[in-house]
Amino acid sequence: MLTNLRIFAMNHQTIPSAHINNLCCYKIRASFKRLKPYVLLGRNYSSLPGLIGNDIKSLHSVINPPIAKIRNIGIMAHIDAGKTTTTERILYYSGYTRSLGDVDDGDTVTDFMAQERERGITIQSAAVTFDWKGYRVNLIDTPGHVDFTLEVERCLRVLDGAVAVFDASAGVEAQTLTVWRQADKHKIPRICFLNKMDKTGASFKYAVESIREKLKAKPLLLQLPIGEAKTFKGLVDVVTKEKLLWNSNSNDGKDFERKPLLEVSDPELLKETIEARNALIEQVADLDDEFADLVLGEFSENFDLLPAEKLQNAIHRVTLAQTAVPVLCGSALKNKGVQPLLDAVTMYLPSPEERNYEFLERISRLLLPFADQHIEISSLTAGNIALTVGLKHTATGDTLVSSKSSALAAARRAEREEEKQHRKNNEAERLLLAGVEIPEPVFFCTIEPPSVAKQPDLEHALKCLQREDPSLKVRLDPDSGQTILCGMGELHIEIIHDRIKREYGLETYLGPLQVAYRETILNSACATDTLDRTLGDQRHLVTVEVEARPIETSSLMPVIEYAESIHEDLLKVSQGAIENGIHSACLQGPLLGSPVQDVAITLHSLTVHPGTSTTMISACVSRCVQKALKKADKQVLEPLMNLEVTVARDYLSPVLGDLAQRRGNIQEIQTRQDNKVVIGFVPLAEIMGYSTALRTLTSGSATFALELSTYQAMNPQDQNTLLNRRSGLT
Ligand SMILES: Nc1nc2c(ncn2[C@@H]2O[C@H](COP(=O)(O)OP(=O)(O)OP(=O)(O)O)[C@@H](O)[C@H]2O)c(=O)[nH]1
Repeated sequence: MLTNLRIFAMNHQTIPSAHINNLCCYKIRASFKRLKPYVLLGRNYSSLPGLIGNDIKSLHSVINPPIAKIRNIGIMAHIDAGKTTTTERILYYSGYTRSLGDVDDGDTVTDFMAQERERGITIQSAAVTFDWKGYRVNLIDTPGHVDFTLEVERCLRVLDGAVAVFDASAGVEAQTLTVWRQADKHKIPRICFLNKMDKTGASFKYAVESIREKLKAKPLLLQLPIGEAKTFKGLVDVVTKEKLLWNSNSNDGKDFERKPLLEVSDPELLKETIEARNALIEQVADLDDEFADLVLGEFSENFDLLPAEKLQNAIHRVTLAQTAVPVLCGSALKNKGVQPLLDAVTMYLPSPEERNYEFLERISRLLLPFADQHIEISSLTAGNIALTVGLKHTATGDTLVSSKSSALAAARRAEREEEKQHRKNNEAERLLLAGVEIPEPVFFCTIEPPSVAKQPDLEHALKCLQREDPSLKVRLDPDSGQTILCGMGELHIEIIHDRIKREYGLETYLGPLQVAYRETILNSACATDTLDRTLGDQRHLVTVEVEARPIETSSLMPVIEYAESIHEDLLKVSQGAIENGIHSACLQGPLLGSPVQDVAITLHSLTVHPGTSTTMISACVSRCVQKALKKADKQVLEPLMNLEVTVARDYLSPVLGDLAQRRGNIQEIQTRQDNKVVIGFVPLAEIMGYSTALRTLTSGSATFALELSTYQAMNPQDQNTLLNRRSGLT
């Protein structure tokens, strides 16, 4: 099975795109053509799926495995739970790498970006393809850091299943909740893997409880650990009543034995396993009618006689219906429990045909991903994930379809179905993949190229990066003409800066990082304005009267209303221009030039001289709305973050003291093993550079997670300080 790709690569041959016929980019059916895969030089891969030696076992099975044998899965978790380490083990055991990569040594396959290797974190999702016991698995390793949440979401929406990895000593953590909610939104069946069972403080029971309580999920305990923390040495398979022990002399975990539990040798463990199995059977029977009939009929007297296969089939159905989640455990770092996890992926997560997708798309080149390396292929069947190149106008969040007419037909159907929502018909969801919800950036800073001549290069780099990562926003400051970079966090902006340098060869300069504030008004105010300008021999004359008032919506989009006196015919021709004017005025509030939220704008009167252009109407409306906003009492809103700090007991006091100085509001302090978990809110402006401060306060022993909660009104004193600082008074 092992082959050296370097040899294989010398024989490669690419297929001219003219030969490629009927290609598809996602969930497609197409004709098969013979070709040799194109492989960039392999680093430490021993073989690509289905290849033996320099030859190809069966091209058809390499590229087009039967759809029932495909699993498209993602790995998701809180930062540092061990996704990348688990993925490395998966690649090694499935035979596609020859050595075990290590996050701490910076030589993993899926964290291939330089920044990922240097920092030991996942930033970009990486796709890899491998085979496991006759199944083709397309796996995506997603980032755990909150700044890259969008990256997780854009992966989840094209996956059929996911493995949620937990640190068994921490259970459900802040970002686990976020990714779990995202998976709920995209209706992704899941398996939980309680990793780090070898770590001090690891607790199977605690982690399972946290899944039940915090994720409100029903855990199905398919395994029990044998030992915990330092004593962790193996697992019990509850379904088959077998114990799995890893050979302590084996340093790669390949060598383990699976033995039935026997009364003579393991009486206690067998008793515990039978109890767990009976509980599992009852739990599954409660969720699956077909299984309930079987259990209550044939096997009601003795669950022990129930064949493992029947139970496995029922667990598969329950997982697919997302009424419960299978829970497994292990230690990726100590090479224990990963092979059974792979078995569970093939056994319990769905194949693409068990989920509903149905689109075709013609494209020019198709590539099978293997982290940062690709094989060019001519076609692939429904249910696979592939890469394509050259779609210039396509960005994250788009659904590709076979033709304009089918896109229009799908959109029309989706619209009709949306209207019928009360009938709970989910046809529209089947047709179009749900769009990615792009979170609003909370930080921004200026970015400058090394010289004016390099401005177009910077614009090009930012355009490309934005298409990849829609959570990155770029805009021009209308006053200074500077380019502004808006991102999800300090790390996000830092990584973008670094990528521009490494990938586009541009050394750029960032201005100080600033918080993205918003503004609102506290009372109503009216304003009138007239614009009278003659351009050439055309006179443009508009008079407008508007009222701005506060409303409770938490929305950046102003509500627009029209007084009855505004003539319908006038609205017909100028409504677009009026609304443009209102929106552009609300983008720059009077206090800080930040977007204005929670306002309604009423147009009380509008008179337009014949021949006046719509641009002039927009300009006049915009100016008038800004006047009204300026007259009202104004309020700055600041981003408030949910903060979760996990800290050793001894360091709790300094952490709390520091948070008090940062205007933190502590909601709860939980106990998690030997640690304390501080949960609360803190204004974003106060938490810049927190990772360094926390490291110093706790000798590097604490971790924290941050997530935008809401925008809250600043108190008058803090607001004054901010406004004075901005206007250079302090
Ligand atoms: N004790 C122990 N440590 C582990 C285990 N798995 C991973 N680690 C360590 O935990 C740290 C994080 O591991 P990663 O695999 O990078 O975690 P990740 O979830 O991919 O991290 P991000 O992608 O950055 O969110 C590294 O120092 C690993 O060596 C495990 O099973 N036991």
